[in-house]
Parts: sequence; structure tokens; C-alpha cells
Amino acid sequence: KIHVNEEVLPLHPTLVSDKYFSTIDFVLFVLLLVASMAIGLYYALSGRQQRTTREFLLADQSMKCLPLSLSLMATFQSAVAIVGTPAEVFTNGTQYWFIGCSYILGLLIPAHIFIPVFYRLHLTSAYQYLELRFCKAVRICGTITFIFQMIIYMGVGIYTPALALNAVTGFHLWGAVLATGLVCTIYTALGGLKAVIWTDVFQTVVMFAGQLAVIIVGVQQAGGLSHIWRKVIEGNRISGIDLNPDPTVRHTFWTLALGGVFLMLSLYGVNQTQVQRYLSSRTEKEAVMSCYMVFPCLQIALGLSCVMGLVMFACYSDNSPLDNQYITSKDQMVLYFIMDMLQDFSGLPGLFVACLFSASLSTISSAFSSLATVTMEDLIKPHYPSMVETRATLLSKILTFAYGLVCLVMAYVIHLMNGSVLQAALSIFGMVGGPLLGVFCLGIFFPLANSTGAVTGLVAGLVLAFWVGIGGFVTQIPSITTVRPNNCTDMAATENAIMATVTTALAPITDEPSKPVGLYALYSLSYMWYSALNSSVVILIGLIVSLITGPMKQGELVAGTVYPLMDKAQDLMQKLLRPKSCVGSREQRVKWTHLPSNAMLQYYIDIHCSVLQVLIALCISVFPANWYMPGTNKWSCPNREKHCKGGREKDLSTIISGCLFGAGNISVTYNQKSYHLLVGV
Ligand SMILES: CC(C)(CO)[C@@H](O)C(=O)NCCC(=O)O
Ligand code: NA
Repeated sequence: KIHVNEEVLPLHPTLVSDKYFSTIDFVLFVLLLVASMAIGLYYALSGRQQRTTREFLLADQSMKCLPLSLSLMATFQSAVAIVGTPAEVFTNGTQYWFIGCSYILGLLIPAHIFIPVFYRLHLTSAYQYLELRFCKAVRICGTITFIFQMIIYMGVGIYTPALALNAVTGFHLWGAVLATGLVCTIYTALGGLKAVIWTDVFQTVVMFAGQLAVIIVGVQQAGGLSHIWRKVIEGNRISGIDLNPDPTVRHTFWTLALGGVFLMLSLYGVNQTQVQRYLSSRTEKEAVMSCYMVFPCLQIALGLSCVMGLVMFACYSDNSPLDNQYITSKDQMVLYFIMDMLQDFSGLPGLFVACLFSASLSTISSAFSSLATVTMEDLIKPHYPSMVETRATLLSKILTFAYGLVCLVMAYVIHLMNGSVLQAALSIFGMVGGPLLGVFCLGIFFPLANSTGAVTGLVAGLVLAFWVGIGGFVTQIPSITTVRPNNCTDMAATENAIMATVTTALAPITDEPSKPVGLYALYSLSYMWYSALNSSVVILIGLIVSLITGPMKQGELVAGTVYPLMDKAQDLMQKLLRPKSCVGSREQRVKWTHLPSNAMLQYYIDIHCSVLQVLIALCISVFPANWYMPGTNKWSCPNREKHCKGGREKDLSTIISGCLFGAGNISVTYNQKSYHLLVGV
């Protein structure tokens, strides 16, 4: 049965609840809370009953790879992503999907650089590293920056699902906030990190199940896959790869796949919530494996959200509930879709709401746990070195409760500054997480960096972050408008409810025809570059100040705090340069030695680890062969259409592999046989 959209009545925030949100839906939501609570209680009472900080904050360092990986993914996959990603795809197409490319380097680098460094130093808090590498002041700065970031983020995390649910079904806003906040605080404070990780596992399953069920039923409701495909093609929602290098364009391949790497590093590399999970693993290897396994999990999560956006588009392309003012913000889109299209499937709205709150619970529980850890380890313990374990554990539990209350207060603060949540959350990651990433990279990769440099760099990075971030926010929204649904019949009854949830609606982001100049150019930088810009500025200023004030000497460094990047790079390049075999395109596998000793080819092989190599790899992969290899008569390409003309027609895999791994495809014809060579540099 297909719903005809013209017949859909405008949904009123306060009128819908009885009609659309059935008892079974409500029961499913309550079951989620009860099950999460039960897992928390189980870990509070089992084992050594959370009596040591090692057990409470680091799960006894006994965790295995699978629960860890699901928990790692769930931490930064909140209701923000569940409602924000489909809405983004609905309005702007699938370009955002390319953020999936950033997961490759964004997880490989943490797995092979950050995890080994942190794990071998036997840390509890990531910020201990900053004291070992620099000094106490840097550690305190880092801790405070992290606390600031997570407090804002958990406010967004807890408020988002409650607001969306309230706006669409009339479900009590503060009731939902209080219920999730309290349940989450209790199971985190009683069950410790083990409870947090195992509830994450359960909640991830609910999250995937909810999204999958909605997609399956949604596809059927929307009229089948082929109908959806036709609609999204007609509506131009399948975005091609946008290689526009302009850094002010919100979402392009570069902002997402490269800017996204820095975002991912700040989250999966140096953020305490994740570092704490790596450190709670039984072995270093298991931690590395869990990081690898996050990759498929994240891709599934991203894929499900994007597909949901496309299904939504097929249903509403001609009749957007946003344009009709049935809803007032993009973030209500998903729930409107659920309630409008799937209301006849009793239990499905409830399952999706459980999915939404699962996402949010798994995020804020991780935030509570990590905040309690850093407050204990970085701010309190250093002043009371002789504190007994039971006391420290009790204090950690109290801290968890306290942060639970802070979270509720933050929900109210976020309520006062209503905006588009996905961009808001990712901007906070970039603005606060970016400088933090910078200071860790400064320490790990640059032996010469000293403490003065680190503090100056961090402060400069934060100042720049807020300057650009707030500048961008203010200049992109010239007028704050208030949207009132004009087709409501009983305005008086619902006005307060509407005004409370709506208050302000962001002006839609339009494609500016004129290029911004001066400071405006800086303010209009895509928010996806915030992490990259801010971390680079911290590193740059940190290095300059270190050089001026006297760089660190080799002997002053604590062993294990620096990753010998240059040595490793040299090794890796040498390994890649030693060519093994190359792939013959016509059942022909040939060794390099069988190929003509051509000067050009020799040139590729002979040069060693230099910047030039990387540039060549980029050329090979991005530009057409006849640009950098004049006289292609000798080097004619068998598949001219695809590889040699126009450059941009090169397939995506070539470009990505070229840019990320410094490798490229060239096609060679020799003795009437053609060879595809994968050149690694
Ligand atoms: C952070 C990424 C990009 C990857 O983990 C994704 O999960 C996301 O878009 N998160 C938005 C923030 C949130 O869901 O809370
Ligand atoms: Na989550």
C-alpha cells in the first residue's frame, strides 16, 4: 500500500502522540532502558564488583576485540548521525557518503601509530601522555579542553533524539531527556567501563536492527527499489565525485575524504573515550584488531543512514514535509518519515525510537565514563597520590553521577541554541578536537617540540578554531528567522509547544554565487576542514615556538613518547619500492625485469623516498598520461578512452589508491601486448 502524500495531514506536535505512538512502541522504548539498566547492574554485582579504579575505569584490561570494536563505533555514532545523515542525503544528495573514504587512513593511523604509543606507556588517561612528553601544564590544558568538548557534545547527544521525538510525536521532551540521562548515569556509575562497553554492544545491535527494519519496510512502502532508484536519479540525488578543490565548498571529495581523516584522527586517535577502550583491551594486538574492525562497522552505519536518506527522498521528493512546514527542521525529517509512512506497522516506530535512543545512550555513557576518568586521573589523583583504591573508585562513581547531572544541564543549554545538529556536532569535533589532535601529533611526531611550544600552539589553535568557527557560524546565518506553520487550524493550542521546539530555524545553506574575500573567505571555510586547519596550526606554531625557545634534546625525551615517523616512512618506502610483480592485463603476469629498460621506467624505480615521489604518484593517478609522458606513441595506452584522455575519467579506485598510498596505474604497450602496471612509490 502506497501512501499518497497529498492526503497526509500536517502533523501537530501535540496532537499526534495518541494517534501514532502506540503502546507497543512505548513498551519497546522502555524495554531498551530496562535492558541497558540490567546490563549495568550485572556488571555492578559480578566479578570484583567494581572495587578498583582499574576495574571501574579500564574494565580490568580484559576486553576482547569484538565488543571493543562495536563500542568504539557506537561512541561517536549518536542520534545526531541517525537523524542528521539521512537528512543531509535527502537535501544535498549522496556526496556526504564519501566521508567513508576517510575511514581508511582515519583508522589505519590510530591502529599503527597512536595505539602502540599509548598502550606501551601503560596509561589510564590519554592526557598522561602529554605530561610524559611535555609537562604538567600541557596535560592540564589538554584535559580541560577535552572536558569542554565532551560536555558540549553530550548535551547535543542527549537533546537531539528527545527533540526530534517531541516535535513529531509530542512525546514529552524533558521526560525523554531525564529518562535517558538518569538510566545512563546509573548504569555507568554502577557497572563501570565493562557495563558501558557491553551496553554499547547491545545498543549497536538495536541501532542496526532499527535502521534496517525501517529501510526494508520503507522501500516496500515507497514502491520498490526500482521506483526509488528512478526518483533519486530524477531528483539528482546520486552525487558524482566532486573534485572541486575549493576549500569553502561544504562537501566535496577533498573536504570529506581528506578533511575527514583529521576528524577521524581526533576522534579515533587521541580522544579519551576511544583511547580508554584501546587501553582496556587484553593485549595491544587485540586493540589494533578492534580498530580494524571498526572500519566495516562504520561503513555499514554510514551506508544504512545514506540509504535511508534516499528512501526518504523517493517518498517526499515532490512533497517535502519541510517545504510544507509539517516539520520545522531537517533533523525532524527521519522521524516524520517513520511516523508518516510506517505508522501502520505497529512496533516499527518504537523500534526506530529505540534505535535512536540506543545511539544516544551509547554515546553519553562513554562520555560519562571518560569524563570521570580524566577528572580522576588528571585533576584529582595527582594531588592525592596516597589515596586508597576503594576511595578513588567511590570518587570516580560520584564523578560519573555529577557528569550525568551536568549532561542534563547541557541539554537545556543546547535547547536554547537550536540548530542543525550534524554540522554542529562535527564542528565541535573540529574546533576543540582539532587543536587537541595537533598537540598530540606535535608530541608524537616531532622530537624537537618542547612544552612552551605545545602550550602556545594549543592556545593559538583554540583561538583560531573559535575565531573561524564562530565567524563562520555568524556570517553564514545572516538572519535568524522564526518559522510558524501557517496552515495550523488551532494555533492557540499548539503555539507554545511549537514555539518551544522551533524558536529558530537556520536559514538554508545556499550556494553563494560570489566568491568571499578576505576574512570572509576564512569564515566560509568548509566545517569539514576545521580539524585539519586547527591541528596543523597547533603543529606549526608549536614547532616555531619550540625552535625559538630551544628545541628538546634527544636525551630529555621520555622513552616511548615519540614515534620515529621518518625512519618508518623510509622503511615502508623501501619495501614498496622493491617491486615484486605486476599484473598483466591479458592473463600475463610479468616481472619488472621482463619489461623494456626504458629510461622513464627506470626513473620511477630509481628515485628514493622523496617528496618528488609522492608528487609523481599523484600525477600518475590524477592526471592523464599524455600530460606527464609526452610522446605517447611509444607508450600508447590500450584503453585510451579510460586512462589517457581527460584525466578526470580515471576510475575512482585509481585516484584514491594513488593519493592515499602513493601508487598509480600506468598502461604500457610493448610488443603488441599491453600491461597494466601498478607503480608504487
Ligand atoms: C563521526 C563520524 C563521521 C564517524 O564516526 C560519524 O559517526 C558522524 O557523522 N557522527 C556525527 C556525530 C554523532 O553522531 O554524534
Ligand atoms: Na552512540
